[in-house]
Amino acid sequence: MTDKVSGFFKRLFGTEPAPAPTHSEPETPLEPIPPVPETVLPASAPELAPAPPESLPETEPAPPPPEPVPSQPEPRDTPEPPDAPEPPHRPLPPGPPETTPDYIEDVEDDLAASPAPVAAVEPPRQGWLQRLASGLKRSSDNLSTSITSVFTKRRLDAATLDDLEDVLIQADLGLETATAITETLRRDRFDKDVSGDEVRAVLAAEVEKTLGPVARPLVIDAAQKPFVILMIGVNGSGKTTTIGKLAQKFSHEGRSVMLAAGDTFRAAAIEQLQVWGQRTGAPVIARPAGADASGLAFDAVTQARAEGRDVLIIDTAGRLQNREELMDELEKVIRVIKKVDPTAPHATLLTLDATTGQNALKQVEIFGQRAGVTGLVMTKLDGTARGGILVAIARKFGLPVHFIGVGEGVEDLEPFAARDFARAIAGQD
Ligand SMILES: Nc1nc2c(ncn2[C@@H]2O[C@H](COP(=O)(O)OP(=O)(O)OP(=O)(O)O)[C@@H](O)[C@H]2O)c(=O)[nH]1
Repeated sequence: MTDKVSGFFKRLFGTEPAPAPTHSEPETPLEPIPPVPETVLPASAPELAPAPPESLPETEPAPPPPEPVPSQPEPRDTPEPPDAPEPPHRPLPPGPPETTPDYIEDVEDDLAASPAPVAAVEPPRQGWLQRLASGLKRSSDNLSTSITSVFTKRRLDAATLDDLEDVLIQADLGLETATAITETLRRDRFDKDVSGDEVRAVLAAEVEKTLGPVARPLVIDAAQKPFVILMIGVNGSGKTTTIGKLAQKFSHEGRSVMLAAGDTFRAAAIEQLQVWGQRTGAPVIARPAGADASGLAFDAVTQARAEGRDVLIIDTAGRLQNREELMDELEKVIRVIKKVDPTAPHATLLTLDATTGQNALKQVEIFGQRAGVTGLVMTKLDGTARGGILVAIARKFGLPVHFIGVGEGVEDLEPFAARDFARAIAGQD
């Protein structure tokens, strides 16, 4: 597999992978409010040229921000919208003429002259498997090296099994999975010769068994128009990027998608979503930074419904799960969405940054309690040796894992497949 994936490995790891999120970075002061359109950016009128394949939005230079930032601006204490939509918003500063016919024509000319946007490229299935293997290489190498170092003697004895259990726990797989693997080996191979490959096969089988039940696709109920997806998670966990990738997928499936820039705390997050909207042809509902997130969500659902959109994906500001007031604000967003459609949000997806390791367990617990998480997306499996945490999460919570991300590119997110993941993390070809 090494030869097969080396090109992708280089592509994925050509730059330093994101360090583990151990820091808290203060929210940088907001830049002056950019001219954010209050309503919809026409799909045909991108403000910016399409980004090159696999590049990040220029506006988000990817400082690995993995660890949540506790010191973001406090949520504004705006009253919950009544049964009518949010009161009129303050007038926007004059925006760029992105909706004027001249501008559209200019952009269309530019687009015609430029290479096809990244969205047009559909990677072959094999490409994804290679990326998955490359992405999980740090996790699998870590496990493989540790397993090899434990199996210095060929015969399986109690001490070796204990050491193996420690290795598996340190790889974030969780106590139960570690115990299940060592028990299988004790039962089948005790006092017999055992190779590293055999151990890896047992590891892959156990991981697949654990992940199989949670590998469930995100089903878009066509009866819901729009099918509302709320993206939540701690700062920098990959919400906005995942929204862009999902918008791409849904658009390719022929669905009409609308995005809502509900991370109103950060001007850069709004711009980032707008860039994704332009890339994927999805209109973006946005307001200037500092606007009330729940009011924006209300308007977005109302507008998506009026336009008969198939899918509405709402971004939210990143928030630490232990910040009460921010979790209160998230609950408010959900309450307000329900005023327009009591059945919404139809999916509440928690993005988990794999590099956070054990802290991800706490995030699932608290976000689950406060926001009713319906499914998980694990991002940044390429930037960590701690991919095993997904196994521990699956075993503890049993929540559906819909997608995993192994890179920043639009094609680096795929539906979660237990067998592929298990084989990749166990280092099996
Ligand atoms: N390597 C890697 N990077 C990723 C992946 N998913 C997202 N990122 C990067 O992680 C960084 C943060 O992603 P965002 O989408 O901005 O995260 P967010 O949750 O919206 O962040 P906040 O708005 O601060 O809450 C960006 O630089 C992304 O490109 C992934 O699967 N792999």
